[in-house]
Order: sequence, then structure tokens, then C-alpha cells
Amino acid sequence: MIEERAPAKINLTLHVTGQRPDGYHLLDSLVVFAALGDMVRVEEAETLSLAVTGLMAAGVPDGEDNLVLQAARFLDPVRGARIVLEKHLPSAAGIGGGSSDAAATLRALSALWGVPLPRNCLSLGADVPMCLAPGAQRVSGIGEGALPLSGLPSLPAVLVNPGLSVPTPDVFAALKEKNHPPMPARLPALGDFGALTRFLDTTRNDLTAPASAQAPEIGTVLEALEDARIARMSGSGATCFGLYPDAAAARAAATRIGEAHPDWWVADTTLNPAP
Ligand SMILES: C[C@](O)(CO)[C@H](O)COP(=O)(O)OP(=O)(O)OC[C@H]1O[C@@H](n2ccc(N)nc2=O)[C@H](O)[C@@H]1O
Ligand SMILES: Nc1ncnc2c1ncn2[C@@H]1O[C@H](COP(=O)(O)OP(=O)(O)OP(=O)(O)O)[C@@H](O)[C@H]1O
Repeated sequence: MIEERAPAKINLTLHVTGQRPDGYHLLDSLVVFAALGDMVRVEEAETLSLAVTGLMAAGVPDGEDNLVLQAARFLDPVRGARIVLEKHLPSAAGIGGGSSDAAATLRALSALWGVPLPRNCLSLGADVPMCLAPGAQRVSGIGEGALPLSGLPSLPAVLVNPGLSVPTPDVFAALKEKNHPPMPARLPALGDFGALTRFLDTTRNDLTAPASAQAPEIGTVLEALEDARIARMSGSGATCFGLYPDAAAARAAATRIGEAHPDWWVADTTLNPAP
């Protein structure tokens, strides 16, 4: 049996800088991964099968719609494996749940079957390439251009989702201005919490307005995170993250928010954890 973690993807920044003729949007995004995530386990079997377990399994498709099965077929259209996906992340939440599961499946089955990882897996989803090697990176293009970044600190964080699914296509479709400025071509040194958060002050998530127009609760989530040094939406929402100077502050904030909003999904974690 081989297991691979499928960590939550967090867009610390998400600048939408243009739109391609085919409708896909050009991005400039600083991406990190959380200690928290789903888990994918694979073992040898004659036929391909998927079971979805875990606290967040409800509503996740367990048939061909699941990106895990699509990733398996993408790697080898005929080979079998028994796959168990343990869901801990909310779906359609802007934290790459399905994409990170797909990438973890590619890694696990590549090891099980002894086949190389695909060079190009963009057709599985714009977020899948960045999840293949889940480390800090600057992402460009529509998601395929990943430049690994070293030296970023670990970031104590709280993730909050108000229990809402926000479909990514709807959010991009509602984005009015498509040509926002990118991040600076050369990023400053981002080696500690102070430097990184000062840089984040100068950046944005351009999908916040169109996502909030569809899910006004996002504004309430950002208010609940107002004691964080940085509070921002990830991806196309509705999950927001708060960055805190230490793990105790993150834990206290998660407890406070969880008590005030028992129906929300609230988790304290570390972004960009040390390997
Ligand atoms: C918002 C992000 O999460 C940022 O990391 C990603 O860009 C979205 O990645 P994803 O969920 O894997 O997206 P996909 O499943 O490939 O695309 C869903 C839909 O979102 C829109 N889409 C997605 C990515 C992109 N760069 N431009 C787009 O316009 C398209 O309408 C597309 O049909
Ligand atoms: N393994 C999976 N886990 C969760 N959802 C999945 C999975 N496979 C397919 N889906 C479908 O994909 C939809 C989007 O879920 P996903 O968690 O990938 O979105 P997301 O977190 O917004 O992704 P992104 O950040 O890449 O935009 C779900 O509504 C669900 O129907």
C-alpha cells in the first residue's frame, strides 16, 4: 500500500492579469500548501475502484466525476488499483481539494505502477500542475507555470469556510475587470513572517469581489479573521485564511471562531510547513 498526502492549496496572492482567447484567465499567484489535507491510499488490484471516506466525504462524488479516478485513467487508461480517498478538506472551497487529490493520486500510482509522472497534467485542472510538487511557488499562465520558491517561512494559520460551495467557473465569469497588475517581476526577500506579511499587504486576491458578490458570507468570514495579521480569501473562495505570528495565536483564533460559528469549517494549521 502506498499513501500520499493531498495538502490544501492556499493562494497567498491571486492576481488576475488577463484573459486568453479561449476564456481562461492568466494568473500571477503566490501559492503555498498546508500541513492539513486529504489522504490518498492505493494498492494493487485487477480493476480500478475508489472509496471515499473521512469526515468531509459527504457530497464528494465517488464515480467517474471524481478527479482521483480521472487522474488514474490519465496516468494509465486500463490499469487497475484499489484507491481510498480520505476527505478532510471541504469541496469547491478554493483550496484545491480535488486538484490536490488528483496530484496525490498521480504520485501514488506512479510509484505503485512504476510509471513516470506525466509531464503535462493541466487538462485535469488548472490547479493540478501546482499540486504535483506541493511546495511554495509562484504560479503563472492559467496555472501551468510554476516557479518553486525557497526560503519562505512556515506560517501559523487558520482556515475558515462558511459551509458554502462556490463553483470556480461562476466566480471567473463574474469577474468584471480582467487586466489587473501582476506582482513585481522580482519578489523581495520573504524569509520571515514580518517580511512576508509586509509584502502581502501590497498584494491581492482579485477574485474576492466576484466571489463575495455570490457568497456575501465571505465578508463575514474575513471579519471573523480580523485579528489575523493577514486575512484573505484563497483561490475562488469561499475559504479564507488568517495568518498569525505564532501557533498559539492561531489556535486561540480557531477556537474563538469555531465557538462563535459552530456551523463553519474552522481549522488551525501551518502553511508551508518544514519538510
Ligand atoms: C482559482 C484557482 O484555484 C487558483 O489557484 C485556479 O485557477 C482554479 O483551478 P481549478 O479549480 O483547477 O480550475 P479548472 O477546473 O481547470 O477550471 C474551472 C473553470 O474555471 C475557469 N478558469 C480556471 C482557471 C483559470 N486560470 N482561468 C479560468 O477562467 C474556467 O472557466 C474553467 O472552466
Ligand atoms: N476528489 C475530489 N474532492 C472534492 N471534490 C471533487 C473531487 N473530485 C471531483 N470533485 C468535484 O469538484 C468540485 C470542485 O471541488 P474542489 O474541491 O476541487 O474545488 P476547489 O477547492 O474550489 O478547487 P480549486 O481551488 O482548484 O478551484 C466539487 O464540487 C466536486 O463535485
